[in-house]
Amino acid sequence: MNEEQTALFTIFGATGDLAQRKLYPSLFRLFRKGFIKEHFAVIGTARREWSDDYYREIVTTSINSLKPTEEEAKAFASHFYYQSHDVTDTTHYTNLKNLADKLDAEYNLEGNRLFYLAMAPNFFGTIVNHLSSEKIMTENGFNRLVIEKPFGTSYETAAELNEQIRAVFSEDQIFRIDHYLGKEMIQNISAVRFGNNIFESLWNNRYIDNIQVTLAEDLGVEERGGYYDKSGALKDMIQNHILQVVALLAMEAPNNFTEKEIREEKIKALNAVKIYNEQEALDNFVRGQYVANRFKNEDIISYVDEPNVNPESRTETFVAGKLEINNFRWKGVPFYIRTGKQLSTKAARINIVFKATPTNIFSQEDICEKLPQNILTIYIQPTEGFSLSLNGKEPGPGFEIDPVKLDFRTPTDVVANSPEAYEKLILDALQGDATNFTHWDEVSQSWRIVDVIRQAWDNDSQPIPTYPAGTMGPAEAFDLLAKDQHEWVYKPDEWYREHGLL
Ligand SMILES: NC(=O)C1=CN([C@@H]2O[C@H](COP(=O)(O)OP(=O)(O)OC[C@H]3O[C@@H](n4cnc5c(N)ncnc54)[C@H](OP(=O)(O)O)[C@@H]3O)[C@@H](O)[C@H]2O)C=CC1
Ligand SMILES: O=C1O[C@H](COP(=O)(O)O)[C@@H](O)[C@H](O)[C@H]1O
Repeated sequence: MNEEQTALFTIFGATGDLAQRKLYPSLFRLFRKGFIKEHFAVIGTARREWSDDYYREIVTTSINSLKPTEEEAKAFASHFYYQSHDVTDTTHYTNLKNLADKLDAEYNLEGNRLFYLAMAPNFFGTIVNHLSSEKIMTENGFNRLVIEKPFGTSYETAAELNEQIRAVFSEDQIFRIDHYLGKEMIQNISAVRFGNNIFESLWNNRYIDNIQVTLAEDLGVEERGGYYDKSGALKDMIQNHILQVVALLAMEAPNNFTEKEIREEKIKALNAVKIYNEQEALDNFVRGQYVANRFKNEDIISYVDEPNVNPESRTETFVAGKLEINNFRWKGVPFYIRTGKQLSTKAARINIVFKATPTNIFSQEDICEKLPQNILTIYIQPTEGFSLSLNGKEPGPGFEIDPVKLDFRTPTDVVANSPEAYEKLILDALQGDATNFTHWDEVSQSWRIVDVIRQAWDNDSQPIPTYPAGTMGPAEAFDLLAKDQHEWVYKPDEWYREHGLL
């Protein structure tokens, strides 16, 4: 039985893309499951002059793909109210307060308020100040602030933003979203590591050779060229999602699986990531930008020809890098990370490459010149599951080594029916569980790690490496691992090449 949560949601940026694509469908799923039922209401706010009725139509359209019955959709949408509001205009907060108080009484919301800032971060400071000064926060219930990424654009801007927010909300009231932390298989990293002694005992520099994290996308920047051109892959994906994944892979076992203890361990892991100087950053990180190519029988345009992108842009759409973690457990184990747009596939996965056996006893008999290393793969998306590659004997006469894979994939119907990341995170915020949100200490350390890389690239006048759209990045990304006698385990473009699509 799912326990009903009581709250008033105020969504700033209610007319925007995120609200319509993610937030309303996620709220609907929670409604369908009974986590929100009678005692909730949503105030959507943005500048557009919408009526409640029109807003409810938009909300209803946004949940169409979930195939609600007419009755369900109507019941759900009836909890939504729209307030036209420019967040920079103080007078409008009075209307917001009046509506909030009215709905609180009408729906019996016990003063519980969740403010969701689905807007550009430059407005966050103004909004939180007004929430406090105009007394929109309550004294009798909870007041929680959910904030979208990007949290700042550098350590300095993030610190400034944090100060503005912390002037009003305490750390335990702030829920900084990183939607990767809501993904099933990212949450599963801890289960795999700490629930299986065969892995946890080997989870260190004595047995692990290298770790690889790939978050690949097969689309370009689409309508977000304006934002992306100022951000680039380093700030868009590495500073947040990839460093969060690295923290979960690298952290020590928490004493207990609680919010506080997990966060403490993640912070310690991030603090152990080596902060490079500029030369080290250039040696250990590579960037790339996609250029036009024909892939899967389609012509893909160059990044610089995308709408709202500067035709002279040097923004990176691809990053690959090597992180070093300077602690007892990880010293000497490279963490290779990569992400990019317009790659050959949409896939996120982690490869844990174990060290080779101390000696290959099969090489002398010419059975197997090089024994494949064992690899644990965690499939994050689109397929979810794990596989472990092992070496066995090929069945039959003679003696040949046969690499085999123990492969578990979550059935597709289970994946399709499991909660979406935003749904889980909104529920966590409603329940006051910040485990899967990022603490300021994590955010700030992540900025320290990437700032120097950004700075090194900004000071580097070399042409930015390019890669044809539909491939797995520039040659430099492969050279980076080859320098260490390693290679990327995940090579999707080989498949496309073999099938004549590349
Ligand atoms: N879209 C996505 O997939 C993702 C988005 N995010 C983050 O979420 C946030 C929102 O993104 P997204 O929905 O894509 O952005 P949009 O540009 O689609 O939406 C921005 C919203 O802000 C409102 N707005 C802008 N200026 C004002 C103002 N002065 N006063 C009141 N409302 C205003 C707009 O409405 P109006 O014009 O009517 O005022 C609109 O509702 C951003 O921080 C983004 O980085 C994070 C991850 C993914
Ligand atoms: O935060 C972001 O993530 C998406 C990728 O998320 P996914 O869940 O589809 O893997 C990325 O496209 C976007 O640029 C970035 O802002």
